[in-house]
Amino acid sequence: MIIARNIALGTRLLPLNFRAEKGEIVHLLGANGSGKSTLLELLSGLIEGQGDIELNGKNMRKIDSMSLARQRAYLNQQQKPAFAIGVYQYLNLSLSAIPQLAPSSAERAVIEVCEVLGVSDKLNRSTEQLSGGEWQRVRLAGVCLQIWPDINPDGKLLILDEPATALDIAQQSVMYKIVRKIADKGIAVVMSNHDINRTLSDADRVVLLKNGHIVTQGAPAEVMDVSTLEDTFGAQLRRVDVDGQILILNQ
Ligand SMILES: Nc1ncnc2c1ncn2[C@@H]1O[C@H](COP(=O)(O)OP(=O)(O)OP(=O)(O)O)[C@@H](O)[C@H]1O
Repeated sequence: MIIARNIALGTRLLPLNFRAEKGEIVHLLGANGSGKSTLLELLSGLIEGQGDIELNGKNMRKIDSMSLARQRAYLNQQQKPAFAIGVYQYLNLSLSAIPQLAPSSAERAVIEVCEVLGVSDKLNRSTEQLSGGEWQRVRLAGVCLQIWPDINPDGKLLILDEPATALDIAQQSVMYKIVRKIADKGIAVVMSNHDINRTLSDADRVVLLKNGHIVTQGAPAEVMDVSTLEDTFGAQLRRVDVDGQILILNQ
């Protein structure tokens, strides 16, 4: 689905290889400044570094911006709304790259995604009248809709930079649910995360980053041992078993 070979960006990200498959959820985990956002931005095609990225078999440099917008959606770190616009109109902007989209199909998808994310009652609000967590959920709805397979057959990849930001504990669960739902529809999801335990329970694969390079990667249960995590984060951690569920806690 997406294959990156020898991608790098100055000292922010040292040369590395990365891939994510159809329907796979990949979490990027690492300390502040380890290169997660840089890797995600490179994968989005919005910045260019060294190396090559193939999206669905095609060199990303050769994909025009409209086609890129149909194939991948990218949620960057929390931003305040740049301008006031109705939530419904904002979500419709997310659909603007999809050709020949029947209004009834668009409306069905907007309703479905907004219901899952619990923002259906915000559709008539202005983006300026939302709390931080509500705005984050509207932004999430926007990127999901952009590549929602029911209305966009070209959708391939969802890139999320710290999507849990500003979400309360219940809304974080909702976010992880929609990520799994969209992956089950065949979309590759690559997301940065700071919740080690959610990565243990929710990621198909984890990539641990430190100082711009990959420490290790693989199935979370296999590669996220305490000593590797302690080295990655420079923190003292311990592993506990709560009713059969493994949790990593800070000392
Ligand atoms: N625009 C920029 N110009 C130059 N250096 C940058 C820029 N943005 C980030 N950096 C540096 O690149 C490195 C990687 O930053 P990046 O934002 O990718 O880390 P991160 O893992 O996403 O961190 P966080 O968890 O804090 O979001 C850091 O050393 C950071 O200081």
